[in-house]
Amino acid sequence: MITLNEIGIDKRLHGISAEIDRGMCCHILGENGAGKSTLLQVCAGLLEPGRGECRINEQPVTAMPAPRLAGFRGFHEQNSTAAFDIPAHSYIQFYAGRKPPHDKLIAALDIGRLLARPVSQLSGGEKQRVNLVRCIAQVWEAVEKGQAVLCLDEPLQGLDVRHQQSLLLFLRELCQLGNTVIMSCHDINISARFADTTLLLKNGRCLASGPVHQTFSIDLLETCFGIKFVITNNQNALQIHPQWPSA
Ligand SMILES: Nc1ncnc2c1ncn2[C@@H]1O[C@H](COP(=O)(O)OP(=O)(O)OP(=O)(O)O)[C@@H](O)[C@H]1O
Repeated sequence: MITLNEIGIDKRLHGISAEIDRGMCCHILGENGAGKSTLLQVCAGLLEPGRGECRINEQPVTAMPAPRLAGFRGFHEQNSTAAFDIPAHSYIQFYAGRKPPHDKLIAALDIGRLLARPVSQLSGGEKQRVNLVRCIAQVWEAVEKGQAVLCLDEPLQGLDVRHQQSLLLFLRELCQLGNTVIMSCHDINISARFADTTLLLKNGRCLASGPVHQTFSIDLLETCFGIKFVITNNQNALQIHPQWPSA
């Protein structure tokens, strides 16, 4: 379980508290600058909060020795760029150790035909998929035991709809094994379908947290994003329609 207890960082986060159970997929939503990336860095143990504490399985994440953390916590950074111009397979192995990434991981992110190509020559979505493999491969042993925590900052960014689907279904599979996923997301309808639990952030504060049926109300979404929404419920699947101002 991940426990966030009154997390505060200067002007960026204010008193964020939440609990994310093992095996959950938690989506963090909010407008640009709301604090999603900052909170993910705190969860990953990469940023020490000025106030409060993040614990993973009761242990303060910033007190964990780096090698231990690196063995079970994966962090996917938004817009990460490769520091070296090497083939994708070498790039992944540089971070993930000697073993090549598992076939299942290669298939889920569909990077088989990218492995021999220099990372500098990959398209934006291809780079994103290689970086996701790099992140998950690093903690693969923990993933197979259902003990990994994956902190993913906008993992869907740049992915076409087919690759979005395969990633989301793969992450669901990983959660069913017991792994925990915390990810930021800008697509409310994807979160409505794939999030077990959500955190709505506004100006660094937690507006609401919990399962979608609690947090995706018109009032909360309108406060969170500052526009109007209509929500329909089709056979228990929420569909959220942002409303456009009339011309
Ligand atoms: N290193 C930093 N030092 C100080 N302020 C920062 C730093 N990084 C980000 N910020 C500020 O903190 C706030 C939260 O940024 P953050 O990147 O967490 O937002 P976000 O919700 O992930 O936004 P987006 O949807 O645009 O990715 C923003 O106002 C940002 O300008």
